[in-house]
Amino acid sequence: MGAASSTATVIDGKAIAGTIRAEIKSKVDDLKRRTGRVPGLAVVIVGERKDSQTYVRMKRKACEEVGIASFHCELPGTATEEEILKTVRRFNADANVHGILVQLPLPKGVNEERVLAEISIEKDVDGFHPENIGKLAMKGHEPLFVPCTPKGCIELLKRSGVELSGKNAVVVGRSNIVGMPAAMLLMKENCTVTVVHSKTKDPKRVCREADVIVAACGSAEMVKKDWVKKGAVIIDVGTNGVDDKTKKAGYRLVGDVDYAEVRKVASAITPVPGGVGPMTICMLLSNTLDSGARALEK
Ligand SMILES: Nc1nc(=O)c2c([nH]1)NC[C@@H]1CN(c3ccc(C(=O)N[C@@H](CCC(=O)O)C(=O)O)cc3)C=[N+]21
Repeated sequence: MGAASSTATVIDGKAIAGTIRAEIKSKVDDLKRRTGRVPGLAVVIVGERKDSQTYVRMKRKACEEVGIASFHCELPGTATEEEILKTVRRFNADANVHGILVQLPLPKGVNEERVLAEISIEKDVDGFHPENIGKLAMKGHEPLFVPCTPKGCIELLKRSGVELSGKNAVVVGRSNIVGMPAAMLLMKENCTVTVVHSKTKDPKRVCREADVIVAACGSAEMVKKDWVKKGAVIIDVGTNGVDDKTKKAGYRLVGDVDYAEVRKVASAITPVPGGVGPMTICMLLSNTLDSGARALEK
């Protein structure tokens, strides 16, 4: 048995998401009492990807739990870009819909950027519209919506009492959906931010300088114990399925961090599952509530 003091605090994303969900539910109830209406989220899913269907089911269930109305449009994998755009325009014009989420990835051949740019910026609860992304990157500007996964990472850090101002933060990964916006948000929290990516010369050396690491590279258990400074805080965004015959599903989820080893040196760490994942859905509800309140309280 190792000394108890050398094991990281586990940041319980599932529990924190539960607390935030209860806060959202009471705000939805309140909005309903005052306006007679509730926020609405439209989810567009194209094709039959199993993982996408699972995520969409979880999002619908979460909406139901907090009293947000959910609308659903399921298009076949053969749908054309024009059909997807039409669906987006229909939801843009629907006064009962305050948030629109187009589940990614879209089938090959569909121009994802064009579809995302079609979403009304007032309903862009994913925060993927180029205008919202642009504002996220500009000092002195605030986007209408911040992307859910990076927003969930910051919320986890804040609710765990992690001081961010002046800290060295390293983001591993530079995707549009997570890495890049996470870096922007950490900068807004006055962190000194470094982004590590596939062409970084010595990722281990860079990560070892970090007070906070956000791992979002999409590579199972890439961040090892010797990449982590003693006492660092670790946010693991990865959800990688790895074969495991002992599991009923035939696989288990692991993060982008070697959890079992890294927890021995970190001061705090998020698990996978039960860390960032539940927060992503929670932030989607939060963005939808904000959007609904903005529209209904006019
Ligand atoms: N337009 C769009 N917006 C998204 O936000 C979006 C997307 N497309 N495409 C796919 C990714 C992935 N994503 C996750 C959401 C919840 C969990 C989550 O709750 N995971 C659970 C485990 C779930 C399980 O057991 O499979 C957990 O980590 O505890 C994970 C991943 C949202 N995404």
